[in-house]
Amino acid sequence: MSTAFNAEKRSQQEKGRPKGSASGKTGERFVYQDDEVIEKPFNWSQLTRLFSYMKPYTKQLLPLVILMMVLGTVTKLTVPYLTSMAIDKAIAPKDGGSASLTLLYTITAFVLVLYIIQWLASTFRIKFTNIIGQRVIYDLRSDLFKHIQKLSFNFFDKRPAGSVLVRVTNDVNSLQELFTSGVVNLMIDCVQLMGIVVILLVINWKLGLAVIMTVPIMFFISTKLRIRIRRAWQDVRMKNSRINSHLNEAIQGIRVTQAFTQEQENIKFFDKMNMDSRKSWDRASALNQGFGPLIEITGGIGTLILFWLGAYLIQHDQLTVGLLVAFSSYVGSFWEPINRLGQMYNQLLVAMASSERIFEFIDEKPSIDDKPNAVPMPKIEGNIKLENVVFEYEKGRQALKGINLDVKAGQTIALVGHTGSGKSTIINLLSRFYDISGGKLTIDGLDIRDVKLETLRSQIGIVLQDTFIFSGTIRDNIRFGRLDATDEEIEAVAKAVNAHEFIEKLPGGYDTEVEERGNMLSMGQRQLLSFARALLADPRILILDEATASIDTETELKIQDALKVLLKGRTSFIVAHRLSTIRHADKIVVLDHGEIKEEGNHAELMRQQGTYYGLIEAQFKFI
Ligand SMILES: Nc1ncnc2c1ncn2[C@@H]1O[C@H](COP(=O)(O)OP(=O)(O)OP(=O)(O)O)[C@@H](O)[C@H]1O
Repeated sequence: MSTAFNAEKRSQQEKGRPKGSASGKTGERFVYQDDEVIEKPFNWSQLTRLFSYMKPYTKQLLPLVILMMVLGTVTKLTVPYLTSMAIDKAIAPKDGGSASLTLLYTITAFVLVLYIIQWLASTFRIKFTNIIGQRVIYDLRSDLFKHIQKLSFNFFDKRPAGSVLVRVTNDVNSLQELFTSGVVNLMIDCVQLMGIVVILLVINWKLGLAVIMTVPIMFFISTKLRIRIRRAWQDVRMKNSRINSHLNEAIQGIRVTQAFTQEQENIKFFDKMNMDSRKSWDRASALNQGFGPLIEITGGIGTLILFWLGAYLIQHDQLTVGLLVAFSSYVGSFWEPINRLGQMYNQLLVAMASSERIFEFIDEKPSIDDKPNAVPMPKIEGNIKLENVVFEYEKGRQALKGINLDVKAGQTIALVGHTGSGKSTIINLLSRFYDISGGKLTIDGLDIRDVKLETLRSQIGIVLQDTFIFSGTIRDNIRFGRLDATDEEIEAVAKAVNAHEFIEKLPGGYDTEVEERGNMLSMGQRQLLSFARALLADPRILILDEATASIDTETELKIQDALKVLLKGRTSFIVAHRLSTIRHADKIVVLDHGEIKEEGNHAELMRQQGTYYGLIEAQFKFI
């Protein structure tokens, strides 16, 4: 499974205790570290940063949205006033005059026009806000993805792939609603609220004040409830992201699960997480439901005050019936935005949690990056020197303990040694996937930390045992080595590594679509493809990490010749457990627990009768 999973398992074995185990019991198979801190204060600067993503659209689209919003609000707020006019002037004139049907018709026509304007304004407003929302989400998602591409190996060592996935998908998606409707609704509600307050005070300030007074009381009561709601929703998000994280691992590891018949165990574990998520959702929504009725009760009290005081004012000739009807209509649409603002608050909290996690990734600096004064790596000749190189993946645990190695341009170096002796670590350092912890590593006399990373890596080719095949055609996969390669060049390299033969036999030849991760190809075929990919890239330094491990002896013999072509004229490193493949190396380096034990060519080391001799003997006996 993932390196992070292994790394976590390793560090627990050392510490001898489980960390953040899902059930808290020792011996549980799956171990998770929770992805987020539950209680965080409301962070305004983070919110500002989030909204800064809207900035590119503030010039063109936002003014249109605001125009539609103002138009919609003004028309909406005019209707109750016209109703009061209809009552007081057309239906039952206050001065005792006769009812005017003409005026009533005129007002009705006017109201109809207002409704049409309101409908048009809200249609266009929704259209424009959707455009803004989608663009913001697009920008955010691509920022995040671009950044993840640049992050260093040690970042991925620490995190399960699922948790990275959750941030690019779920967390970004959860911001979608905020940007498509939330922000604009917030503005509409605020404008509408202010408009209503002004109108109420203008119509009758005494009645207006009495109704508005209930608002602070309501906010005061609901504050405590809102804190609990906030915590509950954060809990829901955490539980959901745990499920997603596990799901990713469970699907990726399905073969191992089935091979070890662990399906039931997996289902039980998933069920527990699923249930946790359901319960936390129930809790959060129960609390949330309490919010609406609270507003309604306060609203009820407001209406009570309105009719009681309203009737009194009418009796004392300070208010007309029409204005009281208009007043009650305004008050009705007064609670609506307040209620929505409460929900908006929750939406904002969810967005805060998501954006916090997104920005945590975006702010993560790649630990391996160009120095400000980095120079481009000139064309590599291939003289590589390691002087007393020390390396630790984790503090205090040396994987390499002072390696000295002098490699001349064009040499083939074989790294051998027991599992965990540090072979892959040396290779990781050469490509600068990690930076050395001590000593010096130079290529052609240049410290690799002083050169531009891209110019270094583009001259190093790596073929791993676990070849990564991307979805696409066979041709696309070989072309990954050099994007501007012609079809002829692709076929030529495939022929050179003896991959052409099997590719020709595939149903679509070079245009055959390989399924995700190349599941339809055998391990050996995948490796041949990665050989072709490496040859196409024509790197100055070539690294083969257990690259021939899955190739049968017959194919191996076939590619030995191709390898000679592949290795010619470039410095190469071969990591191999199968010692027959490295017999012809210029130098064989035998590693043991992060140190060089022996060094020399095959004949020299055999004569020494040391560790290498022992390894050869052991393999010979095994055969
Ligand atoms: N990402 C990592 N995080 C922490 N420790 C690691 C990591 N990768 C390797 N190690 C540790 O570093 C040491 C050297 O590992 P390395 O992968 O270089 O061995 P290797 O000789 O290539 O082994 P193998 O033959 O099994 O591939 C081991 O003790 C291993 O546990």
